[in-house]
Amino acid sequence: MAQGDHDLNCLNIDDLEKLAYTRMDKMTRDYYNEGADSGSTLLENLKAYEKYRIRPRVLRDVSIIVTTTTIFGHKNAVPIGVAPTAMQRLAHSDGELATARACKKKGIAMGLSSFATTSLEDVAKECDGVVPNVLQLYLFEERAHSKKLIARAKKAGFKAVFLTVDTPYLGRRNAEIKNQFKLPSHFKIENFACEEDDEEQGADGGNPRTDNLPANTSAKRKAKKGSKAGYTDGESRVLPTGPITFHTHAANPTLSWEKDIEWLKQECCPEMEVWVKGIATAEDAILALHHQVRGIVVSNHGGRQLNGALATLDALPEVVEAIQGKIPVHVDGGIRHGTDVFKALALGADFVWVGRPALWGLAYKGQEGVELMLKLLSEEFRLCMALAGVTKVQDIAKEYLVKIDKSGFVSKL
Ligand SMILES: Cc1cc2nc3c(=O)[nH]c(=O)nc-3n(C[C@H](O)[C@H](O)[C@H](O)COP(=O)(O)O)c2cc1C
Ligand SMILES: CCCCC(=O)C(=O)O
Repeated sequence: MAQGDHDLNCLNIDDLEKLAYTRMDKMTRDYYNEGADSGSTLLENLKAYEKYRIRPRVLRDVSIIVTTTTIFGHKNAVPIGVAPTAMQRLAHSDGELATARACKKKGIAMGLSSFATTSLEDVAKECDGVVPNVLQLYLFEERAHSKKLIARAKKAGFKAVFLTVDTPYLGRRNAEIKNQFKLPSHFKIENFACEEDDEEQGADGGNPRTDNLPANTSAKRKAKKGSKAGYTDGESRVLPTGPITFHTHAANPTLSWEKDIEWLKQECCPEMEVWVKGIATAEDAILALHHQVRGIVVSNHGGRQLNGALATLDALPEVVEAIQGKIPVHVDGGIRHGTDVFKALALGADFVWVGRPALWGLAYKGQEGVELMLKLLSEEFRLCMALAGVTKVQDIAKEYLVKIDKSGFVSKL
């Protein structure tokens, strides 16, 4: 029920989360919403934002607020993008296409998961070069699949590859295991569907997440004669074969800066920038600079990988300090309010990405729901800038924040 420009049922992301809850089946809801283990990092990603307060400046003529920023040579309506999340057709039958349409309409960059239920070509066609597309890459141990995917992304006009680096193994997500999470057979991991002519398409999700632990990962992978990896780690590793599923192929414990980043840059450049997604320390930020990636995303995978890891907002300052403005620093995890975007930017991020809120928008109303999510966050961000006395995104800086500790003590940054 809309009143004026508002959907009165959904006035913020908390409303959206609740509305989405009832529209998803339990298996999907748990897969989307849960974090690894106890979920404490998932929670801390959210709570980290409460540790900061805004210092508003007044009498500054805020009649004109410019929220735009530039990303991959495109103007983005706000410094917010839709993070890559897998299997969006679980939320709505239009899945990633609905997300792409919403992003295009709202002028927002879109990240596409390697494990999307829509092909990268279809998503690129939908965005039509109006907004930049980013391919999130799980670089498989068997590089042939990844090589083909990269070539296709180049051809389709993707601007960047975000290599996910926080998944040497999959985090332990207990609800997913309990529910025996599986992608229903009428959906496909479309980016790899054409690669599987000789093999049964692996929908999933295919098996429960019991093969997910370092100790038995190799053992559970189907061995194929002659397909031994050309490197050893003390055990006889075999490449994952058979249907491409995220349980079998996404995690790659062999990835390393030296071996893989250089290879990836050669495959992608110059058409696509190579970024790393999943950096959480100054040390790795410095290595990212050393290996000349074009940007980094401070991320802990929405609390789905290493539980007990630092909240991304808490990791951000050390990364920003290490990078010294040499390459862009983006952040994701726990962003649910326009004020969160402002705080992340004030702590030095150039841009933020939101994951689950887009899935909730999809579950609520498909494309319209994602548009609503982007509208809510954008309006909140604009209002926050105005009330804080800032008229341009580039002017958001740490002088607009203070940190408040548990006893209420306020300290300047
Ligand atoms: C259901 C779901 C699926 C995800 N799939 C991927 C993925 O395929 N690749 C990836 O790099 N990150 C993936 N992520 C992580 C997001 O890109 C992002 O880092 C995270 O969602 C940000 O946290 P937020 O959900 O609190 O905004 C996924 C997250 C969720 C919730
Ligand atoms: C790593 C598996 C692919 C999907 C994903 O990244 C997630 O569920 O978090």
